[in-house]
Amino acid sequence: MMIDIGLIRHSWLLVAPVAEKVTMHFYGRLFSEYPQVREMFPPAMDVQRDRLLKALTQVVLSLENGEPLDDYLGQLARDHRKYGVRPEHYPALGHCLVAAMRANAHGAWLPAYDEAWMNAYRYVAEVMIQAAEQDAVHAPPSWIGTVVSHEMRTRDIAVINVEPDQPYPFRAGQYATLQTGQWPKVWRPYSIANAPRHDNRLSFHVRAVPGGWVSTALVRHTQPGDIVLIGPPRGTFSLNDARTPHLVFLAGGTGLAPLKALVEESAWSPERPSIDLFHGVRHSSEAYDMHDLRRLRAQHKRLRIIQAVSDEPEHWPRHTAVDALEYHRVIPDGDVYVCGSPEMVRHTTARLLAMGVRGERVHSEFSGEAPSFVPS
Ligand SMILES: NC(=O)C1=CN([C@@H]2O[C@H](COP(=O)(O)OP(=O)(O)OC[C@H]3O[C@@H](n4cnc5c(N)ncnc54)[C@H](O)[C@@H]3O)[C@@H](O)[C@H]2O)C=CC1
Repeated sequence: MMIDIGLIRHSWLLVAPVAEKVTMHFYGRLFSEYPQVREMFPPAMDVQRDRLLKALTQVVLSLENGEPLDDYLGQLARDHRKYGVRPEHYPALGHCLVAAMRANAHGAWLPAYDEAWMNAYRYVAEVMIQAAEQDAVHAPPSWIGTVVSHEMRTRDIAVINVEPDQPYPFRAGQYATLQTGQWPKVWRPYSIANAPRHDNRLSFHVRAVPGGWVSTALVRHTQPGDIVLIGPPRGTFSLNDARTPHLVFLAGGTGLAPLKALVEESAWSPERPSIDLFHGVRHSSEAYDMHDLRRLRAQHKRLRIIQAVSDEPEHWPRHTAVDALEYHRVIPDGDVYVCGSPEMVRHTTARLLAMGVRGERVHSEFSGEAPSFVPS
């Protein structure tokens, strides 16, 4: 397969500034020319549009940077099985995508770009179709999950345990998309808050946000016995294979979820590294998982858990997770894993780098492909 990366890059620069328009145009064209695919998508398309944009950006960046594109496409393909995407849909998508870019390039689109994109797209489609077919041999498009427990830990945060109907193989640190009965076809990503377990159960930490469809349904209108659909595991946030003997985890709010899974995995690993987990919350009442974390601590003597409270005037010292790291004079001399809001991750990473931690030692879920975890 010949992909002219130079032409892809040039043409992408033309449309990247108007990428949102491109996606609007893409879906408009897709639904008018191929109305039969409309029913695969949710009624409100805003999150979906954002997702296409991220996927597309990731593909272009991977082509440019020579990153492992096939792994990413494989995950994307497995995830798209839950929407009912079939091989015959791919040509329609490719045709509409190129047409949408051409229409938004203000007359600067060259015929050669069409060919470069169709070549690249054919490759993408081939890899995705093959990955979906292979996956279909041993995995369902989505899993039926029964809610086995639902605990309100604060006014807005629930910890929900779900049992999938079939084995659900995943790696600690990955996320799953969930769909509730209240909002058909609306999928939202949630990090799995545990390492793989013998009982196959998955734990999710969900904060209900005002106006958030799925988060509100999960937190306020879900109870044991309810069914949720679970998409396949995704994401590459996992422990570095070359483990260091000391690991630091810095969590902000419900960003604790994937870090807890990684802490569990490393605490049970034969190397038994020493672990410092800092959980930053705005108010002490939001330290929603302290009880479970203490239980984990009781089993692993080399695990230290420190809670940091940032926004409570009467709390002393008032600080974020990374402030607490400095305050307790913990030297981040191994791998450091950070998870929270994008601002928290940016700020924390900058502070770690300023402390002299090498960039390759700081791990977070930020890459072009990471979905938005902002609750919705
Ligand atoms: N896999 C992932 O990437 C996941 C990401 N998240 C994200 O984590 C966030 C959790 O939100 P909430 O529970 O509402 O927590 P939150 O926004 O209330 O913040 C919790 C902690 O982060 C600190 N913080 C907030 N902004 C900061 C900044 N700019 N610099 C430094 N520290 C900052 C706060 O001081 C507090 O200690 C959400 O944005 C969610 O999308 C949650 C789960 C998984």
